[in-house]
Amino acid sequence: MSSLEEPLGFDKLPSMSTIDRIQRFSAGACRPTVDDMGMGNCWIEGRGCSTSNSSDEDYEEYKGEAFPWRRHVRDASDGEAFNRRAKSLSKNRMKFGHVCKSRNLPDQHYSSKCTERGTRGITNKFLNGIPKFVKIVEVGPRDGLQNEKNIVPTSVKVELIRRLVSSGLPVVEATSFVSPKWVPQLADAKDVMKAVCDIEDARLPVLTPNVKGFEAAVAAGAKEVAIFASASESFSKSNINCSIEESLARYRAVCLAAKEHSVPVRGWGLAQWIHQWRGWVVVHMQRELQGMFPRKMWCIC
Ligand SMILES: CC(C)(COP(=O)([O-])OP(=O)([O-])OC[C@H]1O[C@@H](n2cnc3c(N)ncnc32)[C@H](O)[C@@H]1OP(=O)([O-])[O-])[C@@H](O)C(=O)NCCC(=O)NCCSC(=O)C[C@@](C)(O)CC(=O)[O-]
Repeated sequence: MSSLEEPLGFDKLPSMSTIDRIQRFSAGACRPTVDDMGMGNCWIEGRGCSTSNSSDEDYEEYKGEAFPWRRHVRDASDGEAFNRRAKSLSKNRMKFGHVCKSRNLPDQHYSSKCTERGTRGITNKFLNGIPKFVKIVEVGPRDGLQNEKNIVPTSVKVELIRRLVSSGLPVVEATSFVSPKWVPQLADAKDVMKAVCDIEDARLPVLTPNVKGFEAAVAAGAKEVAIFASASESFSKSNINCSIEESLARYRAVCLAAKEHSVPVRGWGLAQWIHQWRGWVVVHMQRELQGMFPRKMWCIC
């Protein structure tokens, strides 16, 4: 999400017809087809999903849903689609082999280990580590706009969310139900949510730091929420005005309320990378968050 130092107006956004013309931004183009399930997107997924401890669980969660691109993912494990994927993978193996052979020139010595068997082994090892599913959450309308110097008009936020969804993004974090005194840029959360809650083909989670925020979000039509706990006492205090333990107690209450309303919860673990040295805090927080919703995803950042 690029920074919007100037107030955002419709004239500054590309028109829908421009977006339509650029096919690679269209929903169909962005969503993976079965053919794309070969090495193409493996390069992205192959980095592993260690920051999200439950990509497979999340995949299970999504399998039952009706978004077209998810159906592609699910179908890829079935009959013909599986064969196509296998073919695509073997094509890529061949490409690997070709690269290795071309390097194996008499006067070049760095490819002695690059036998076909070795290449297959490396390829298999690489492919085995690939998660079945990676969830991408677009957070621009919330994370991007909460930092804007100027307050973006509600109608522009709504249009931004609609266009992000129509570009093919399946999950767009729409806004935050936080204190308007703390984040005045998102004081219109209720209006934004009311205007976008009818959008189909996408999930629109919102941040809820406490039960008050959760209740306001659900009343405005939110069908999914996110909580955000910090591994750093100072960051927790400056972000949500409470200690780590207090934040976990609040989130337990949010999760209980969410369970009652059958509302899915996603958890953010904040400042964990920079606080890895305080390993016990991170482990404690991760356990606590996991205990709140063991089959839901939570992310580390
Ligand atoms: C958490 C609070 C609310 C505690 O704020 P507080 O002041 O400690 O709360 P309080 O319970 O003492 O209440 C104070 C006032 O806030 C109101 N209030 C209380 N709760 C709510 C609510 N949910 N919605 C609306 N109003 C609320 C409450 O009604 C009261 O109003 P008053 O009586 O004074 O008129 C506050 O600290 C807050 O809103 N913080 C903002 C947190 C935030 O949005 N941070 C940014 C998101 S995290 C992030 O960006 C990182 C992330 C996720 O993007 C990952 C990354 O990129 O790294």
